[in-house]
Amino acid sequence: MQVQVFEDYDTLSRYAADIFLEQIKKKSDSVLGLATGGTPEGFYRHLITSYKDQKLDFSRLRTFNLDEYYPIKREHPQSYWTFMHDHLFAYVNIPTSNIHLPNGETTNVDAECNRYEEEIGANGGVDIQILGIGENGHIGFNEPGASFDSRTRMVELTKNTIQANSRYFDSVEDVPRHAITMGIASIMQSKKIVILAAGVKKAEAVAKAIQGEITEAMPASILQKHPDVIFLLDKEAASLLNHN
Ligand SMILES: N[C@@H]1[C@@H](O)[C@H](O)[C@@H](COP(=O)(O)O)O[C@@H]1O
Repeated sequence: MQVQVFEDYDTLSRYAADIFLEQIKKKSDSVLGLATGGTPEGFYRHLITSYKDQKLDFSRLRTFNLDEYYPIKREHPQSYWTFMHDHLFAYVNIPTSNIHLPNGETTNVDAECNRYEEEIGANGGVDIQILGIGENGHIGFNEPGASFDSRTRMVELTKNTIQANSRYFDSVEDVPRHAITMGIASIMQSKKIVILAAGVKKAEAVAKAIQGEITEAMPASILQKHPDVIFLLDKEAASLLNHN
């Protein structure tokens, strides 16, 4: 596992985008695993800049997002589908048919989850995955206690996550109580993982994920077992790491 600490959020975001650029240079039809949340916004801005500077071509790339609220309409302002369009897809030349997110409108959740897993497999698996981390150590929407063997499925959000994500909604009551998320085992199958964390609110989860016990109580701790993972942190998120 590699860990890199950056002076500021923008440098961290640019570094993450550069890792993706390298991957795409090697394989122009890479399968990108994408994430939502405030943390990757800077990363997406840098990808858009690289596209505008003609350093990046999205026409052959395929993307799979980690998760989507459930139930939620695709066009809902806080759906992850809307987030991805507003922060990336609307600005680059990715064909709509190459974009994949779990369907938050499905009436058959199990079939949707199976379909999503199968589609990732049919595309050859994720080459490179961007991840954020929840304040409680969740990855995707795999909350503490989620099985390390879990695959794409519907999950219930914890109070902590509903509270943390309520900043994007009019009120805490408006936050969906469920989500469809790639499982921990699905995430671990990605060939390369780049995980971002910024701000002091993430410091405890980051320290436990990197230096703590590998336990289902701290979902991100499983990343210690991944053969190719890099943590990109700002100073605040790194502030509780033990340097001995
Ligand atoms: N499902 C997402 C996660 O993928 C994300 O990592 C987390 C942290 O978000 P933020 O980066 O806004 O702190 O929030 C959500 O719950």
